[in-house]
Amino acid sequence: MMCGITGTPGTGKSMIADELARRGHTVVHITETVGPYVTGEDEKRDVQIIDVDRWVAEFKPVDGFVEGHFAHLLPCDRVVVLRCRPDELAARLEQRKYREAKIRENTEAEALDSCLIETIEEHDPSHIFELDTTGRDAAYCADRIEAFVRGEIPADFGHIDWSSYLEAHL
Ligand SMILES: Nc1ncnc2c1ncn2[C@@H]1O[C@H](COP(=O)(O)OP(=O)(O)O)[C@@H](O)[C@H]1O
Repeated sequence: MMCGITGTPGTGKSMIADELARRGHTVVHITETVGPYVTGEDEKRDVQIIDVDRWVAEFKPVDGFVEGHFAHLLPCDRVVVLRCRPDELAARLEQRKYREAKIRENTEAEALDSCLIETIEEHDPSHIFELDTTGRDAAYCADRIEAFVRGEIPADFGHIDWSSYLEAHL
């Protein structure tokens, strides 16, 4: 079973994946696999340009978790979409010393449900689990993800609404 863990930067993907690895699961961090697929740099947005289609085509499936903000593009058996309330997300990204424009881009993407929408376009609804990490620690999140993958809690998404954040900030 391959489970993707996706979400806007700062939603806690790598922290939660590290907790799952500590619990003995196989975990692949996408950032460690994209090296050969980098085709350039978008200097304006301060991001690498990656040949995602070729990366997807050549990715060897794993029995475990794949963590990264385009994990949902892989043929995963399950996908967990991590969420975080935009004001807390901004605080997390500020701590990480992200530039103002990048914080804004990411908080807006989170408020617009971008990762969830992309996930819904690619996957069966019964395979998608949305998890709000706001105010939650990695152990709680890992417990929920393990329970979902074991089939103990059902697929669940579409109940998170950050639109008031957009109304207040745009
Ligand atoms: N549930 C959480 N509660 C508080 N801070 C968190 C939480 N998850 C992540 N963080 C903090 O937010 C930052 C980004 O976390 P990280 O796991 O690297 O996110 P991602 O991999 O999704 O970009 C880190 O500084 C981390 O300590």
